[in-house]
Amino acid sequence: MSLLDVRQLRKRFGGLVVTRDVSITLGKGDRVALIGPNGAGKTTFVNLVTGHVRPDGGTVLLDGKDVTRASPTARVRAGLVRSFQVTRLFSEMTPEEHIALAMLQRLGRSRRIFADFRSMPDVVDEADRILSLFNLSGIARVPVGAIAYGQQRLLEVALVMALKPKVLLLDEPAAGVPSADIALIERALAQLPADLAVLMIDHDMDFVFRFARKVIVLAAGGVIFDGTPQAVAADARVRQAYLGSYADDRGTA
Ligand SMILES: Nc1ncnc2c1ncn2[C@@H]1O[C@H](COP(=O)(O)OP(=O)(O)OP(=O)(O)O)[C@@H](O)[C@H]1O
Repeated sequence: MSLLDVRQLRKRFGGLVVTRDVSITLGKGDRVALIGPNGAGKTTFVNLVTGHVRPDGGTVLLDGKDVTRASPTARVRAGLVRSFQVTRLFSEMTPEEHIALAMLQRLGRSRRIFADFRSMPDVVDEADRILSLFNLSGIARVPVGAIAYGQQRLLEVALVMALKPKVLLLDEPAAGVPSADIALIERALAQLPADLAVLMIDHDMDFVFRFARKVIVLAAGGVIFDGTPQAVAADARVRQAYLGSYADDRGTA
């Protein structure tokens, strides 16, 4: 059974159809990229799946359970977690505090005991483990406002991992990251748990093609391609909608 099974999702904003009967499935260990030109409806699709926007039609099944009407928080508790395109960190808090707070929320412990998290060995151990997985141990206690942007983006992914997702939706994890730091993000993504299902949106095609084993292309709200990274650059419809110059530049014409 699929971990995430999205069927015939539909959304319009006024007269504009932004999501056109989109169906996708994600299974354990999948690494899928969702790409498409600006305005294709990628972020809206993610918002529909996570419950931040209400669909006009269609269903979202998580681990076989219908969550189409569930709140975003209920979906997170059920294992459907996303990262955001724009950084949502608190500049005065440290990476360690961010991770601990996310864990306490997951564990349903009161936020009032947050100040004492260092006396909770389970929280400290897991925070250490997650921070070291993302190579952030050295700056665990430095306020976020004082760390590099690439490290902030890494922390965003680390943070969603503290929520123990089954399905992870990554919205442009490399956006705004200097090219020298992209490798850091890639290394962290390569270390995500093998059975986690991951759907990633990104604009950097080389980055996407190295990560994904399957690519879905959206254009004008509908799926126009669903297949391997090797096949996508050769697909005529995709080239027309989106990749043209990229594919030509790479000599795959
Ligand atoms: N809340 C909204 N109200 C009205 N129109 C919206 C709303 N959200 C998105 N849109 C429109 O829906 C279309 C799809 O937007 P969306 O952000 O989902 O595309 P995208 O593929 O993620 O684009 P980008 O790559 O630029 O982030 C756009 O034309 C956008 O202007």
